[in-house]
Amino acid sequence: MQSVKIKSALISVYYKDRLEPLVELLKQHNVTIYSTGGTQAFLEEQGADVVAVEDLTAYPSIFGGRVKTLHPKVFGGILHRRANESDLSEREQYEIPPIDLVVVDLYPFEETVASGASEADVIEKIDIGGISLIRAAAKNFQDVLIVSSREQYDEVVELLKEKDGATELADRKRFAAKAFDISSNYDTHIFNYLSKEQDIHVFKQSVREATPLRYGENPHQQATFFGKLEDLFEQLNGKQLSYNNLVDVDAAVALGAEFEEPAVAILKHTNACGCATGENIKEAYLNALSTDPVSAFGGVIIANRTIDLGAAEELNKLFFEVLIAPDFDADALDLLRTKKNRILLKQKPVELPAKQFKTLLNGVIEQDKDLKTETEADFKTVTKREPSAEEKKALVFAAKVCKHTKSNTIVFATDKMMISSGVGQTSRVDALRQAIEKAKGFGFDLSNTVMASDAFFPFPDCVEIADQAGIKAVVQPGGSIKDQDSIDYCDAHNMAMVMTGVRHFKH
Ligand SMILES: NC(=O)c1ncn([C@@H]2O[C@H](COP(=O)(O)O)[C@@H](O)[C@H]2O)c1NC=O
Repeated sequence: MQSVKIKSALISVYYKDRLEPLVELLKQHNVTIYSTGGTQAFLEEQGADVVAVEDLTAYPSIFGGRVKTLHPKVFGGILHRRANESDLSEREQYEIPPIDLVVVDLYPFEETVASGASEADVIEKIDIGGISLIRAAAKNFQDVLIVSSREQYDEVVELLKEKDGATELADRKRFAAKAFDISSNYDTHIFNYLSKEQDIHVFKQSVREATPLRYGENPHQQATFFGKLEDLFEQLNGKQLSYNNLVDVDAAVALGAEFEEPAVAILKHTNACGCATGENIKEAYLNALSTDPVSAFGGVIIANRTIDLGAAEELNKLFFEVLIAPDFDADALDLLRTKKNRILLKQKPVELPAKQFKTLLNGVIEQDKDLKTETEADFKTVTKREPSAEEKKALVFAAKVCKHTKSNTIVFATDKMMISSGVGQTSRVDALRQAIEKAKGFGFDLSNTVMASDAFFPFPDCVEIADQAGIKAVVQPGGSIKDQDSIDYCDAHNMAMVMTGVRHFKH
């Protein structure tokens, strides 16, 4: 049947809000409304005539509502095929009234989990009858319209108004597809909840919020962001975040989270090209910028304190893509907003997932995020010379930036700022040479600078080259069979070296 005039509807909703216009319309079209207890009470308050589902089934709601609509009179009314003679005669035989429209709002499972409720409370929020109603009505979209979430009410009201209380097959099929989106998303959340800490290895994600991006990594690639960015950021200014912006923002948020004291990091293509702490954000920014003011052009910047006017005046001199901060003073915001494309994100204090995954080949790989950050307590001095107190602070700083830089990497830093880095090189020696060249290029004296390496030195060449460049202290994981060669070189040249035992590859 193409066009179906709605004569009867079953409404069973957890949250009762937003229903009024739909119910008003059904009333105008003299639609018979069946409903479950709480929904019935609400609809009657709205002045609707409602038939209780209990009266239809001649059965009460039992087990505290665990069973209320699960009955052949309800499911027969939804599922019988209107164009099938046998179904129609059975329907008559068992006195099953047809149901043309089903409106459900499921028990809020996800919300209940997020609230930290007990397992018993969470289990009670697994909707059984509602999800069954959704699946049944969606399956029979030839004859029935399924409204499976509150977000769809307005659209349905418009459709019914347009068609004078009738529905069209194409619309019913579209709503059926949406219904299975809702039901599969619901089940994914239940699965993810119940399978935690269980030995069941399947990869399931259901993210329903999709933002089409202008393009992907390059203009000829299409891209979509799946997720709810507004949970993490309030965008205060600027154009839509691009694919590359999102990738850099992700890296910036991870690096920014490493620092307690006022800190600023400037990133390009996910690597820091500047990172510094300071008495305040202005000082931290100016130090971060001084590392490599050339690369900072068009970068993504993160600060871990409110942007005040002093910081904004400096930031305003730079062309940057994105600035992330926990807050912005009003006068700072006014100034930064003078460039309309500049993206300003107010970061909300939200905990991010502890797992990460990406597609590769014909599958997905998932891993724990690298959440290990070395402190001085993790340092094991392997050389005769112990690093000085100031060197130790610098080694901690260098190790933090190193952990967030693409492998192979070498990072030079003081206790307050990154001096330079070699990033994403195929050999550690190349990374080191790049770091030395960059530092020299921007006029830095490496004699007060320490070095961090994301992985062990397979040969003593790195400490030798670093020594010749003026480096006096080194942090690295250790673990090479030739560690002793590097240690011997350091001992012979008054260098201090600490090992952490933790490698920080980043691909
Ligand atoms: N058990 C059942 O047969 C059943 N049928 C519908 N529901 C749900 O009950 C809720 C509405 O209940 P009430 O109208 O009583 O407030 C809806 O969220 C609906 O999805 C049920 N509850 C859970 O499974």
